[in-house]
Amino acid sequence: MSFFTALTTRTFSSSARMAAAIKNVTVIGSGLMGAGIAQVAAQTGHTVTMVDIDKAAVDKAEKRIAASIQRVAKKKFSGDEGEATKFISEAIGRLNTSTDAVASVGSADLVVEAIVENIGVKQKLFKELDQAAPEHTIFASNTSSLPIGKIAEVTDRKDRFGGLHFFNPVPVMKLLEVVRIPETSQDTYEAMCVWGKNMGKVTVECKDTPGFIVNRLLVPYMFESVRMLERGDASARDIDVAMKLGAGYPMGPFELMDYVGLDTGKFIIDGWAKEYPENPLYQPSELLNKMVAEGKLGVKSGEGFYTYKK
Ligand SMILES: CC(=O)CC(=O)SCCNC(=O)CCNC(=O)[C@H](O)C(C)(C)COP(=O)(O)OP(=O)(O)OC[C@H]1O[C@@H](n2cnc3c(N)ncnc32)[C@H](O)[C@@H]1OP(=O)(O)O
Ligand SMILES: NC(=O)C1=CN([C@@H]2O[C@H](COP(=O)(O)OP(=O)(O)OC[C@H]3O[C@@H](n4cnc5c(N)ncnc54)[C@H](O)[C@@H]3O)[C@@H](O)[C@H]2O)C=CC1
Repeated sequence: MSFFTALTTRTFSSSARMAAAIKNVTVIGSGLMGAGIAQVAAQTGHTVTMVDIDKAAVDKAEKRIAASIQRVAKKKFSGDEGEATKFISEAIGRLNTSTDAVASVGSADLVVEAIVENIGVKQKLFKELDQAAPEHTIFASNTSSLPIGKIAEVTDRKDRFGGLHFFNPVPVMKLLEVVRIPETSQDTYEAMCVWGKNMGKVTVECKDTPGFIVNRLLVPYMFESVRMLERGDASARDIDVAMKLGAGYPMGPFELMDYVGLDTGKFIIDGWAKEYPENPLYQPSELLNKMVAEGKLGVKSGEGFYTYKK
């Protein structure tokens, strides 16, 4: 065995061992993202506890998962109804729910947080979880825009902390950004990568920089579209048609903002505007602020730039 083979074999077996140890996953937040992450984890053989402070959000997530998993099973086992039904019932059987985060991490190997994009709320949660979770548990945040290092600083397990940034809709989007902070240990980083692959995702390594890779490019693009609309240069529909047919995007920027959630878009840009006031790409939009204040959050509220059936 060459030195290189020995090294990669050793590295792989060490990370594989750690990832194999990731059997129990607790997902905190059962909104758009948390529900998707919990679903895919259950589909790929993990025992999952999906938690939300809001019982109504848990109930809504269960309905969304039931509908989504049907679509996944139909595609995966086309023509074999028996296998599709077995796949669905086994996955649903691995999925538990709770409204108590602290009580849900006692046997977790991995905690993935997908709650509201607010640093104070995320820090408060992780501080409590740090006391309750076993020593070996890896903590990860699905934040779109907040520094992982700042979330992790309230815990005593920065070596077992990283970012696991999924994309919406989680059951469909293949990418997983794996974010490491300087303190993230090599074992933790590798375990997160192997777990991501076990979830069926393609992983990319990201530094803890604003928006990591995708959102650093996507968020300024979305806000530049809103500025174009605010200036009256073109309508939302025409900008969407242009970007789909002229640039090959599956959704135009306004469809995408409605899909992501205008509140999430606002949380991201407000945070960056505060942190980097000199950057013209990170300026909030009056139009978006007004829409969020009116409760127009996109698909999830039934209205955003477009209207949707509830
Ligand atoms: C803000 C952040 O931090 C980061 C982010 O997430 S940014 C947002 C990233 N996401 C994107 O950019 C999404 C862009 N949009 C798309 O890729 C596509 O429009 C889409 C996948 C959402 C929908 O695709 P579409 O072709 O318009 O619709 P549709 O035909 O309904 O779906 C395509 C396939 O995905 C499946 N699908 C779509 N949504 C699904 C869901 N929620 N669950 C399971 N399967 C789903 C469908 O079953 C369908 O499968 P087949 O092709 O086998 O029939
Ligand atoms: N919407 C998107 O397209 C993407 C969002 N993200 C990130 O994922 C996270 C979640 O976003 P969404 O799912 O879109 O939000 P969402 O608004 O759909 O869901 C958030 C959920 O968190 C719950 N929650 C809030 N505080 C909580 C707490 N202390 N404990 C337990 N649950 C709590 C809420 O009740 C809500 O159900 C955010 O950090 C966001 O930036 C990441 C990738 C894509």
